Amino acid sequence: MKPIQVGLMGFGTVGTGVFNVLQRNQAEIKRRAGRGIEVSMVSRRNTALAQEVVGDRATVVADARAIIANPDIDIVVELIGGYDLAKELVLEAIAAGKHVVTANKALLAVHGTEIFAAASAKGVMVAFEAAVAGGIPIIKSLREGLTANRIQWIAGIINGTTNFILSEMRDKGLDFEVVLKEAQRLGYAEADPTFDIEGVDAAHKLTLMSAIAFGVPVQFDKAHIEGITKLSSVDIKYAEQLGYRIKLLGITKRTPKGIELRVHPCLIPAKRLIANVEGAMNAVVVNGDAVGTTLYYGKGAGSEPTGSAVIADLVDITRLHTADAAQRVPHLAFQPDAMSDTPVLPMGDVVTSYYLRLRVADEAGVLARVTGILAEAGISIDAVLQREADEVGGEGSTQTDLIILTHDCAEAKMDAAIAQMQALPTVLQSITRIRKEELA
Ligand SMILES: NC(=O)C1=CN([C@@H]2O[C@H](COP(=O)(O)OP(=O)(O)OC[C@H]3O[C@@H](n4cnc5c(N)ncnc54)[C@H](O)[C@@H]3O)[C@@H](O)[C@H]2O)C=CC1
Ligand SMILES: N[C@@H](CC=O)C(=O)O
Ligand code: NA
Repeated sequence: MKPIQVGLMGFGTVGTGVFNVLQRNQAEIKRRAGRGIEVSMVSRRNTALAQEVVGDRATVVADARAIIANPDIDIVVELIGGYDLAKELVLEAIAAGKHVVTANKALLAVHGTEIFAAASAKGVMVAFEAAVAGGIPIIKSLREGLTANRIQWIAGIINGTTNFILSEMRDKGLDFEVVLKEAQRLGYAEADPTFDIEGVDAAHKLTLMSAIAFGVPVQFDKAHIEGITKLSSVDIKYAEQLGYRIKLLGITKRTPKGIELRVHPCLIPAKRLIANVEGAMNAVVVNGDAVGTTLYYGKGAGSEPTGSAVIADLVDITRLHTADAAQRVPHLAFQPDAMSDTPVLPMGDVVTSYYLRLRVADEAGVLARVTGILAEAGISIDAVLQREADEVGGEGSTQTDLIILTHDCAEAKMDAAIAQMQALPTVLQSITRIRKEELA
């Protein structure tokens, strides 16, 4: 049988990974797919650079639409990124009856509802394993491997760039900006790296996992998002002393009132496996009612790891494209007419525990006033640590740090208590609040 024909729109980090792995492993992949998979067209604005990689093995074009217009192309792979052009191209490819593979989580987290509906109406597949946690087969696991379960919660390190930054800062004492540049050089960071460091990229991925886990529409606009730019090395150090690691986590959880959808730095007990995920590695913990807790670990970014996920989708489509569309795995795991309207919880209703750090005047009564406010708010304290003033501000310092770990309380209650503590004249700087998860 003639190999299935693939066109790559975008030929940068991921595109070249897809091309190279397909070339290297083509015989093995064919044995699995039952048919050869051939990249016959690639598009890149700088055609000369693409030509250097593909030689005479594929046609190089500058205009991605030439791929969609080619009747011989069966599967179009969108690896350009961004919202606007990518959306136009994906919708045009679907309208032309092509199956689509994309690594673009930003696109699907924001426009997924429209794109999946268009694909279903046309009877084509839109596959996106590479969009979440790169090479880790997490979409496949959630959508198929765990299909028996009522998923309870998911918590993941799903941005390699920020995990790399946090690891390098902690282990080598390197500066934030220096490590970010290195992450860019290694091809981990997004075209706009603020998406990485402000938690937006993680929220895109979390939105997709949440939809698949709970059978709800993609609702990126409802996600609570905080990145790592406000984290200080002093909090990383105190967390370690208390037996915790700080990680940027994406958390989505089923609660009786709604679904939590939140990305923020988090204290995790150092003994948990996920707390020891370092560098650009990703890890996702999924808790299902039947299976219990499962962990998925691997490279969430980079050329060939992400290429590996794109090729997995190409193989799936190669096997399934002749199947009756109704028999295929639904895009978001649940049948489109069986989606749930469970709301996303406002952050104020999320219940969790906290690490608080208050830079205070080193004088009598400060601790009592602070703990008094928490007690009045009904927030119970798990542990308090007070640093020696000398240790915090050098010899003769008149300032010190109070570190408080709390038990669970609603975020709105904590917001109000923080506002009251912040107003105390003895609280000298903006209070640091980092949420804490046991992930047991
Ligand atoms: N780099 C990584 O590790 C990962 C990237 N992704 C996603 O994969 C997608 C691609 O990312 P990268 O390969 O890293 O980006 P990249 O910037 O390395 O490559 C993008 C490519 O698209 C090309 N391009 C831009 N506009 C074009 C146009 N109008 N026509 C044709 N080509 C055009 C560029 O010339 C470039 O070759 C993005 O959506 C990204 O979020 C997903 C997982 C991991
Ligand atoms: N910028 C992303 C790339 C993969 O999705 C990351 O750092 O994880
Ligand atoms: Na993946």
